[in-house]
Amino acid sequence: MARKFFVGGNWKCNGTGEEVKKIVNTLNEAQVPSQDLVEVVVSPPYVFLPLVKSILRPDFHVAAQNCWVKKGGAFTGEVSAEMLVNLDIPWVILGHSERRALLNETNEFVGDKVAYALAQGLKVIACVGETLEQREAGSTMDVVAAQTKAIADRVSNWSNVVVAYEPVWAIGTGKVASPAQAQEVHDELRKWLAKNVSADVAAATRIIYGGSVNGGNCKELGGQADVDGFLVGGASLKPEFIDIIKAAEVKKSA
Ligand SMILES: O=C[C@H](O)COP(=O)(O)O
Repeated sequence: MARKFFVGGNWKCNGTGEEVKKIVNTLNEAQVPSQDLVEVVVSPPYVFLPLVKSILRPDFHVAAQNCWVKKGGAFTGEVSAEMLVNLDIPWVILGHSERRALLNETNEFVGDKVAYALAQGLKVIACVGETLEQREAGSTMDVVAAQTKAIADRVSNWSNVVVAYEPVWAIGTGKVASPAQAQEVHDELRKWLAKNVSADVAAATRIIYGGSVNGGNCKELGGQADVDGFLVGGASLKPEFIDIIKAAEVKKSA
């Protein structure tokens, strides 16, 4: 079964109401490959989720950038998975490196969140990736495997999981992983899934790349055998996000 190309736009903590409407208008007017070829998901900050959902074209979907690890209650400042389900938000990004680093989210905490969100019926973009220090120490695969294992230990059904490989050194730095570097880790990750989860899960799970993806580098990255799409930060706020969505076309000729 072919894996459908997936392009996510993570808007992070950016935008005013007016800017958000402008981005959505640009997306709504764009000519992009059909839903059969590419799945597009944009992830605005929480406060704009209902607005974006109400005005976004129906063939694109929305994701939250995080959710709480269990049922809601006395957790000031948090948003629960149940609330996202209640608002009909289908996707959530979990384990982004900015949250791991700045908010001390551990592998186990991220694994718990992924399991809880899936159990509530959300689809999850689960992020993994090494720091520059870890890459230089030669421990990229150990780090990424440990992050993935914490998810695999808690999740049995992978059909609603997309794994985003996002090397921390490439995020927001303009230093993109080379297509060969991305392919190497994606290939290793898929082998890890085959060995530790199942061959079927390894074959079917989309592994997308994130880290300084832009309109200029997306085709070559997307052309790699195990790169099934992207999680885009900075460029998802710009019209070039459309070009990144169109990179799905490279899989047609592959
Ligand atoms: O979630 C997206 C990643 O953090 C990539 O961000 P970036 O495209 O700005 O490097």
